Amino acid sequence: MHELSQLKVYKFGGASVKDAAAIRNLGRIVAEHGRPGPLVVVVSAMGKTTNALEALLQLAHTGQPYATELGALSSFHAAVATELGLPAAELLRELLGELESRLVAAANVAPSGLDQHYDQVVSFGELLATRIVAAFLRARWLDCRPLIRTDETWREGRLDWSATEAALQAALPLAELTQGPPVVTQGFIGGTAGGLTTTLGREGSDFTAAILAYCLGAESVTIWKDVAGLLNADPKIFPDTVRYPEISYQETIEMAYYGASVIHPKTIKPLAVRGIPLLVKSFLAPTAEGTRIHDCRHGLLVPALIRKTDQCLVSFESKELDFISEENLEVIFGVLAQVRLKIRLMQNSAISFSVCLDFLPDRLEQLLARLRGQFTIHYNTGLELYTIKNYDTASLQRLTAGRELLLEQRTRQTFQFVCRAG
Ligand SMILES: Nc1ncnc2c1ncn2[C@@H]1O[C@H](COP(=O)(O)OP(=O)(O)O)[C@@H](O)[C@H]1O
Ligand SMILES: N[C@@H](CC(=O)OP(=O)(O)O)C(=O)O
Repeated sequence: MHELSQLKVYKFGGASVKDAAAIRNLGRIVAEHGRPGPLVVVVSAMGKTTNALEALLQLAHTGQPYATELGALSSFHAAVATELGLPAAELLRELLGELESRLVAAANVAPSGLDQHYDQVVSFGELLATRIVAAFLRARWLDCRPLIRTDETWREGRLDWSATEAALQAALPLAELTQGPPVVTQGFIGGTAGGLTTTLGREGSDFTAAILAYCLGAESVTIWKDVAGLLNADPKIFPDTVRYPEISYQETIEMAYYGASVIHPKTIKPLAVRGIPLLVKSFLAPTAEGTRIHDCRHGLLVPALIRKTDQCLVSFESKELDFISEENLEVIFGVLAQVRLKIRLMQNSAISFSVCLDFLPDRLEQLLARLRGQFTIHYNTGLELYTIKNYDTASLQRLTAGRELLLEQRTRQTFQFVCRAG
């Protein structure tokens, strides 16, 4: 490993590169806060480009016309590049051509190969965005795919930490980082040993920043967001939020796990392992304090309120009133893992076992198909999962008032319940 260095890793997500003005603002932040000194800048796809690419792939795969949507995506990127004074055609032609070829090929992809093809297509959001940002900053554009090495778990590549660490250290020696221009690279994407592109899971660019910091021994990671820092709730859902000036890795990892979408859940562990602080700062007020996530002790925190939408509650009943046994649970857990459904909450009773899951219709259908023979299965969709971390009476009353709780669970620190959306 590099000695802990002066290296900073900055991560800019979709909102902070959503248009030319946003990229100019990014340029000011890099100049005024990131330099001088070695700097790696991780960039996500611009605005909602990843969603647009998902929709394009769906159209192409199902044989529907997509020229209008592809044209919109291309001209959006070209217009931003031009507005920034960059030679748009020269900068983007090759990538846009590759994207088009991938979309043409999508029509012939078998359903079983779709997840693999998804990664080959959806990764273009980050490739295009970094081309523009790197050119604007006059930085070194780095293709991270040969360096961020994963297995072939498409759409959620699992990292090969030792291969990634070796590759990153070889590609980015500290002396070069110190003397050279900043490096701009893609969040969210990686590559297999065989040279195919993978993605790390939606919203995975924060994780990329943590991977780079861990492997290169950075002094800090800063994720630049459209909020003042890590708040006790999503301000888009709850109007009266408060900011945590500092908070421990452990509290943050739990908030992210329960669904606080401001930080990808995988981000914290690599940073905690190497004691690298994570700063959450506002790109709208870059000099403001933000939140420092590090190894710290603090008193009781303001309760954190977290909502996860699009949940479903699935209950498995043994046939003929048998008790739910450990053998039954082994089967259920096994199939959940195979179809890659994550349990958000679970509860057992004599003859029934219930799990709250993200509602992913294709995966749920696979789950039902594999377990229907053995269990009677009921499920409800259109649900929400609420978590109150460090709850008190007031926060508990506030969130549960007027709601029918379909499932609830409480530990000393955490209260969770499932209810209907709305
Ligand atoms: N606890 C929280 N604190 C701050 N923001 C939160 C929290 N929970 C959810 N959010 C949401 O996270 C958003 C920022 O994260 P995200 O949209 O992933 O940014 P980006 O894609 O630009 O990296 C905020 O606009 C806010 O709505
Ligand atoms: N662009 C990817 C990865 C990502 O992390 O984006 P953002 O940083 O904007 O959340 C996505 O939308 O999933």
